[in-house]
Amino acid sequence: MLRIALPNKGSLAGPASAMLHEAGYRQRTEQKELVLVDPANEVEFFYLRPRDIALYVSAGRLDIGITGRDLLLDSGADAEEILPLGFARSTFRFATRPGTAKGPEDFPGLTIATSYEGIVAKHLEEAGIDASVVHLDGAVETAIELGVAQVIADVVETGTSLRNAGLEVIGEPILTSEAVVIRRTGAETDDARVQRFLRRLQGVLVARGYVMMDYDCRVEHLEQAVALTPGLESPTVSPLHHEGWVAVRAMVPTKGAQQVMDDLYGLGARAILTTAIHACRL
Ligand SMILES: Nc1ncnc2c1ncn2[C@@H]1O[C@H](COP(=O)(O)OP(=O)(O)OP(=O)(O)O)[C@@H](O)[C@H]1O
Ligand SMILES: O=P(O)(O)OC[C@H]1O[C@H](OP(=O)(O)OP(=O)(O)O)[C@H](O)[C@@H]1O
Ligand SMILES: [Mg+2]
Repeated sequence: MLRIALPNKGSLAGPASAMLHEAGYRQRTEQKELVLVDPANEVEFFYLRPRDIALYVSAGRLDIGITGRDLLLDSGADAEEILPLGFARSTFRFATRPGTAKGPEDFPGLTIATSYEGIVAKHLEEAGIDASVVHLDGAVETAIELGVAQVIADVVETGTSLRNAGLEVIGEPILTSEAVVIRRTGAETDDARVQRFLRRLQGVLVARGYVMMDYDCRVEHLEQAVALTPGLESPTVSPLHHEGWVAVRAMVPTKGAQQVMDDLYGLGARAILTTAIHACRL
């Protein structure tokens, strides 16, 4: 059985479970379930704290796991990212009250509150900046108002939490994060069970990121139309009974698909349809 670590709580848990469900795996129906076996797919899922996942995987206790890139880096565990999953996207940034500091060069003598001490300490060391770091479990934005720190380093998605606390980001983003599949550094790359799992998730990513587009166009417009819809390899072109016309079928990125339809229409293409892709193996 392939043993897989999944986040049991927080921003990663729901989307990770939804993605696995979409990929055809059994998922828990009850938040309190900590282990779930999917015998049909020969997989065992362990629902763990997102912060602990890299540790279990690096120790070889579990084959692979889903966690955040920021949590993986913060842990310092001997594990590596093998597939980015496109959800729980965030940046990791410094923030302060306006006027406290322009950037990390102003940090010496200040205290930085964070839940990601590993990332912050490494970043400061690499930049040669001497500042104190205080660890907090969460709700880091409030640390400044309560006088525990003058700077915070935290996950920023929409920026709402910072705005609500009267803080603004300073300096460049320390890193950008998203959910990722990880394995022990240097683990065997040709494990067929892992490859199958990754192919399934890649299938979900493609199904989420692309639509299938069909349209009819005049033969003389085909090259221009195909330039708009090149597909992943090459579009399928079939003759129509109506002479001088062909039917074209190609995968198109979901983002921008409406614009492509407008452009095809402008070229004279007609009967332009998009349909959802539910699953895929490329
Ligand atoms: N608002 C957010 N938007 C996107 N990703 C986020 C957000 N908050 C946290 N994350 C991501 O979730 C992961 C952290 O998971 P974790 O469960 O520890 O924190 P959380 O989602 O903040 O939940 P908790 O309520 O337990 O603090 C990190 O990879 C982080 O980048
Ligand atoms: O930029 P935003 O869209 O506001 O999102 C970022 C916030 O979301 C997370 O907090 P969470 O709600 O998980 O609380 P926590 O600080 O206790 O982890 C993160 O720690 C930030 O505080
Ligand atoms: Mg949080």
